[in-house]
Amino acid sequence: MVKICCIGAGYVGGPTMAVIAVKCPSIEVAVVDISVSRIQAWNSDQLPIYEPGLDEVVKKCRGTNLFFSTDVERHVAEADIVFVSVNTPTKTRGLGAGKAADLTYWESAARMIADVSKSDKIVVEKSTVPVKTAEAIERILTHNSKGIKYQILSNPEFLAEGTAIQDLFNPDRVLIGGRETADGKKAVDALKSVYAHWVPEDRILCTNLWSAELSKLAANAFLAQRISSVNAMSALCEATGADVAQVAHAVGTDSRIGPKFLKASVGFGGSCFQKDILNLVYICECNGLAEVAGYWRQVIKVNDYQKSRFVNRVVSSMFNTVAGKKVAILGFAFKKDTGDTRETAAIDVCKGLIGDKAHLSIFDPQVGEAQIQKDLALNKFEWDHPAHLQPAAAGAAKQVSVVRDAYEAAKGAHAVCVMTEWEEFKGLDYGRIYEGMQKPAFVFDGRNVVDVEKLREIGFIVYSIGKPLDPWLKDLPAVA
Ligand SMILES: NC(=O)C1=CN([C@@H]2O[C@H](COP(=O)(O)OP(=O)(O)OC[C@H]3O[C@@H](n4cnc5c(N)ncnc54)[C@H](O)[C@@H]3O)[C@@H](O)[C@H]2O)C=CC1
Ligand SMILES: O=C(O)[C@H]1O[C@H](OP(=O)(O)OP(=O)(O)OC[C@H]2O[C@@H](n3ccc(=O)[nH]c3=O)[C@H](O)[C@@H]2O)[C@H](O)[C@@H](O)[C@@H]1O
Repeated sequence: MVKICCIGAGYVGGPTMAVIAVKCPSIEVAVVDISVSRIQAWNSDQLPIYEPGLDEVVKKCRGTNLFFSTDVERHVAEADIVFVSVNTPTKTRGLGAGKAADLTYWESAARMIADVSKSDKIVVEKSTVPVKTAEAIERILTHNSKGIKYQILSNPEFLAEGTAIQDLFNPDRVLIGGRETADGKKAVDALKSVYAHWVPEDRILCTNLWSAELSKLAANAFLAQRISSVNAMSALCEATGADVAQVAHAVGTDSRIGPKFLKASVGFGGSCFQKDILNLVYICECNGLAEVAGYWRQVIKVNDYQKSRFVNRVVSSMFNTVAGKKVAILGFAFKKDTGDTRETAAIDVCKGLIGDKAHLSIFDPQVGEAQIQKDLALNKFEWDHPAHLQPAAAGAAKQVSVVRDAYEAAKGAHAVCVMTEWEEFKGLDYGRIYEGMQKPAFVFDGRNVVDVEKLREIGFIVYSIGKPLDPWLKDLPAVA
């Protein structure tokens, strides 16, 4: 029986391995992690991550051919194929701080593999890593090899949170990069035969190592670039009276451009887009490609601009101050259908409003108080480390309360800000919300989910990203 071990039981390691296990009953899959609480949760009824369809997949094979364990060394030693899916955060100190990928966790995983292995292994990069990382990993493994042979493969993951299970069941493509030697090709074939259990062969792309590593960074950069492009247009729409949804539709019906990923928003979030683009920028700089670095850096700058533009719209609309005013924040996750808050635009918006002394009342259907308080207390890039190694959060912010529903959040508030496009926010009784609010009552929709006309009829002053401005906002000076 082929044995697979995955180091890192996170958003990628957990779902990916669960799908491999469910699709390949002949393979034994162990997912291991240094975080005891994470592994306990994977072995319980309350999985550590919320992902539609995940519970069902895990229940089908856990205890049969899928195991979650903290016995990292034993499972690595026994495996034929070792996936590494550990954190690759942005460095916060030293060379490349604020841009370069911190490969501490990757390096320690590689050293541990070298220490405990007693048989030949295929080591698979599942984490997103800088191009050329495989070379560094190869060096660590071969310098400590004790005669054991390793083949390094790059097999980046393209799943998106909220749709992870459907993305894994039916991927656009699976990408495998390997050395172009006989042993390299054999390793690529071995991994290909795992995916071939359910992925059509023409969707399994095989490339050299560096193309696979770079393609992952490139794909995320292209995706994020589309969002920054439409978000840049949203600012121009507000200035001119165009409607960004109409512009995006008109642009996206060109078959060369396509309709997906053109939704204007308060800014993209999630654990990877910013980190991966910063990583790309750093690699370009290290290769003397300043113009290319500048091009991609602009994607992040526009995203930061979009978030601060939103905060400025809120504050300037409300007589240039939100000090002491209650503002309801609907949604905190970085997108709907996930409880993940990593790099969510809501963090920067909330911090901006708190900076202007607002009192926030936050509701998200999947995110609890402890997580929100922690997110608002952590500094940039501090979140992307194993849970037990994160800095202890400071005490709860006094200006922030986390409540159990949208109506409670909005009661007595001066404004409502929609930060996540949860379906339930579309169907709220906005008449009831209006009744309970201070007047004038404002809605700032960072996701274009509310029915602007209906809300204006109720009496709200409404700001919606990239939409023709409410007369109230039109007369205010433009904000940047
Ligand atoms: N979250 C996502 O949707 C996607 C993430 N990725 C990439 O996958 C990688 C992992 O991301 P996530 O799963 O989101 O992170 P995560 O933080 O959810 O999971 C990483 C896990 O690795 C564990 N870990 C760290 N060092 C370890 C070690 N030496 N030994 C054992 N366990 C260790 C941590 O405790 C943690 O549970 C990152 O490189 C990320 O860029 C790629 C595609 C999608
Ligand atoms: O490497 C990764 O981590 C993953 O990053 C993204 O997946 P994810 O971050 O989970 O979610 P997305 O659906 O890409 O959304 C990212 C952010 O962009 C925002 N977004 C997305 C699409 C859009 O049109 N407009 C927009 O503002 C979302 O609300 C969210 O905040 C990619 O879509 C995945 O292919 C990739 O594997």
